[in-house]
Amino acid sequence: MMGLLAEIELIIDNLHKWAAPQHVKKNLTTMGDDVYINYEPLGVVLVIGAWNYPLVVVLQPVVGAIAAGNAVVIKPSEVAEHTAKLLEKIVPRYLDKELYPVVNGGVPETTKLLAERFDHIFYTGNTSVGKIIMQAAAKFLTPVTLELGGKSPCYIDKDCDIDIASRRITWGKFVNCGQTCIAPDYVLCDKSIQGKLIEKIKETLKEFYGENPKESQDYERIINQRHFKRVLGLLQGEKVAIGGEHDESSCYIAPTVLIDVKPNAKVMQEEIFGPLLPIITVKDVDEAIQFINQKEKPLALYAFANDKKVFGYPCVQNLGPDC
Ligand SMILES: NC(=O)c1ccc[n+]([C@@H]2O[C@H](COP(=O)([O-])OP(=O)(O)OC[C@H]3O[C@@H](n4cnc5c(N)ncnc54)[C@H](O)[C@@H]3O)[C@@H](O)[C@H]2O)c1
Ligand SMILES: CCCCCCCCCC=O
Repeated sequence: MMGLLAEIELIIDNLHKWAAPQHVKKNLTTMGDDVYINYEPLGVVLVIGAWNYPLVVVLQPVVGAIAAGNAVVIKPSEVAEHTAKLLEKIVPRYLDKELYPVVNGGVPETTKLLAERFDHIFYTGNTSVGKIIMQAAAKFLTPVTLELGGKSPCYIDKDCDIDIASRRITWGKFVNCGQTCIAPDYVLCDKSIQGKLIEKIKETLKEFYGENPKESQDYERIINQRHFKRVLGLLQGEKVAIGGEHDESSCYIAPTVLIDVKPNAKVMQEEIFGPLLPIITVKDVDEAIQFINQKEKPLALYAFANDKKVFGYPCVQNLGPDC
């Protein structure tokens, strides 16, 4: 919610500048003209949200679309069913329901919406459905914004502050039970620091969630049985260094660290989106980068090192603000 409120404040403070006509330098062909860029609303925007931060990922794009003068059809994720119902109930209390309708439902309802013509589609969710959205939009040449997932690596150099690295990774990986788009998906590190890293992660987990994370008020659950089974499937056959306990009835999977993971293991083929942290050993940063580059482009990349050279690699530099 803090991020959402900050976004609203940012827009309120800056909209007059962003929406103002922008001066354009004249050239030979426009010498005799008034030349400027004038911003106009697109029209009707469809916002399709995901379930993992179900208010923020739905409302943040809605805020932007409203600020830009558009009407918005709001489609929350059916997977976070209580939030979806809440949005359907409260949005019409504050916004015109003709201009900002909330449409609830699952795949059939979203498919029906996608058969309509929109002026922009903003989708947050997994990459496979992202392709369906893009195909549907292409029919009308509707522009899209796709906020997708990815397998975000975390490189830990042997010359770095392992206490800091472990603490930050433990927070980023296990907050919301690993169901965060930019969570570190897996760790690449030198074999010589693996033992210390595991010890430090263990200590930090105890500090964050106590002796038994299942009893901690701060440790979440997997969203539903389907995702529970999917995440558990990724754990099968892997060597567990920390955690591994689970309970299907409450969709609980303990914070889990895996070692000796083979690069071609199932857990390395898809975004984990759950509380499993595989550690893969590499001999140096070059091998780590080669490993990362063989895969699809991740959403974020985390690097912990004292050696500034590590941050000079283009693949580390080019990933943007989440690095
Ligand atoms: N980049 C970001 O900002 C960001 C933020 C949050 C989540 N994510 C990513 O989202 C993913 C998790 O969300 P999810 O995909 O499980 O959410 P989800 O299952 O809620 O699906 C997202 C939306 O797509 C719709 N949908 C699902 N299947 C569909 C289909 N066949 N046709 C049309 N619409 C369909 C759903 O109704 C829902 O509104 C992860 O990959 C995560 O990384 C990205
Ligand atoms: C608990 C703090 C996590 C902040 C991240 C919120 C937005 C994440 C969107 C992707 O999942």
